[in-house]
Amino acid sequence: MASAAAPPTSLSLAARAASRAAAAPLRRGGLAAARQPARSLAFAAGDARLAVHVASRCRQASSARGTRAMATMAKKSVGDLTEADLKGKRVFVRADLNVPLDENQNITDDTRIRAAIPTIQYLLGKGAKVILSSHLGRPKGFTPKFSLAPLVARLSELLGIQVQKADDVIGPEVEKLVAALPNGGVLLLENVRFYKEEEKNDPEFAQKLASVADLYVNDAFGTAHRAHASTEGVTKFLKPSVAGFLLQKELDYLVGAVSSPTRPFAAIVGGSKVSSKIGVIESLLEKCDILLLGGGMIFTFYKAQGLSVGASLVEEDKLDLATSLLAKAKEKGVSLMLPTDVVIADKFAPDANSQIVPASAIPDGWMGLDIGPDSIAAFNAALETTQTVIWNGPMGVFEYDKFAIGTEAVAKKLAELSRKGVTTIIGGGDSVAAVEKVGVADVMSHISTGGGASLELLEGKELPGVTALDEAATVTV
Ligand SMILES: Nc1ncnc2c1ncn2[C@@H]1O[C@H](COP(=O)(O)OP(=O)(O)O)[C@@H](O)[C@H]1O
Ligand SMILES: O=C(OP(=O)(O)O)[C@H](O)COP(=O)(O)O
Repeated sequence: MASAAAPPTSLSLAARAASRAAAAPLRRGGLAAARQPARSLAFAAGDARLAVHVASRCRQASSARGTRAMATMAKKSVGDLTEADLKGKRVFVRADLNVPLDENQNITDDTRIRAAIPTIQYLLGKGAKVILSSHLGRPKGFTPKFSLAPLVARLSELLGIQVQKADDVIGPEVEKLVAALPNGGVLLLENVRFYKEEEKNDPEFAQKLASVADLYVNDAFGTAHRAHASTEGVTKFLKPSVAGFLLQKELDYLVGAVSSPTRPFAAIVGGSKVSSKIGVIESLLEKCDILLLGGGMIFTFYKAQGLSVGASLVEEDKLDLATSLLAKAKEKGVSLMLPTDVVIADKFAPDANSQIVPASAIPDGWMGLDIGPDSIAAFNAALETTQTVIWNGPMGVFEYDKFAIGTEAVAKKLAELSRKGVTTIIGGGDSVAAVEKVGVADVMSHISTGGGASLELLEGKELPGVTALDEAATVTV
């Protein structure tokens, strides 16, 4: 296993010039989306893990109002709001109900709907009127294909009440429906992105959205990295503006557990390209003890070390960056491990011929599509020593069964560690799909509902949808 702290033997191998055509990277929305495994994350209306989290949040709110167990949770929470604050109040709830639909408008993965339920249920239980808002896809204007109508039945089923649906987002029809909404009722607004003003964060539009409500709850973690009218602009017009339970849980794990981890803390970063993970790797190098790298990005590291990578995916313009990341890991005393063996293929296809070779012996014309068995064993041994693990990005082209072994091995190892009490965090995107594929999603400590948002958080960026919310300690309702 290569380690920045203890350089690998492969480093001493003679450099061989290799400038081969890179394997075409698979993009999310490409093969991954086409094969989209049904996501069924650990959240459910009656999900024990989230229920416990919500209950503990409510206890914290009532017993230590304004003081957070986790320093990162400096935002006021929906759990801080009591029945006196909520009864009869109109609450604008921004959720991320951006779920995949098939060609017949059937929901193929209801994870995000289920994840939004605890906050809505809490508000309904306190006698509030919930005005529920979300986007779906990236529509250009009013487009029936992107209507939120297909979500009404599932929402109603999970909440155990008939959810009302508006055909608009703002305007007289919405005002009328809100006026008729009983305490404990839910009105689902139409896709907020039907108005271009949403993504422009237009203040007038935000004010119109806010005009039908008394207070605001943001539970849309997957959209919290967007400064849009319904995630950021609306907070200027509604007080209090507080975080929902899902948003809190995401922050607790992706910021709290990562910033103050129980050590040893390992980060596993994979995925297609180093360029899309630079920020994450740099940020995690500041915090972790062990960094395991896999996926397409490893070939850029190999090449930077003078190894021949055949036809593997390489970013020629990131060779210096790879070298500097290795140096930074060494400087920080982080044990950076690169796979020592890889599964190579003669073409980028599910039925390609394959073989296992040392990372230093990739023949011309062959491309690395997965990590090998020695690497899996070494990664497992390193992970065995940890108390906190965060994972972002697959170890190989896991969409093809033949090259899914490394990714599945990581998923299985993290499941085993979770059962032993290790905190395991899956940071969104394709790693979530991999965990789902292996069927171990429900044992992980946390699986993020936001791909882009979780990446930005792990990079250390602020999310506008979170920043805009009221501070916990300073605001009184
Ligand atoms: N060795 C490899 N060569 C080419 N593509 C790879 C390789 N390993 C993984 N990938 C691809 O990387 C993609 C995921 O990359 P990325 O989008 O960066 O991860 P994530 O979605 O987890 O953030 C997957 O589609 C996977 O097939
Ligand atoms: O699906 C989403 O993001 P993700 O694909 O990064 O997890 C969110 O709903 C945000 O959608 P957007 O990227 O169109 O703003």
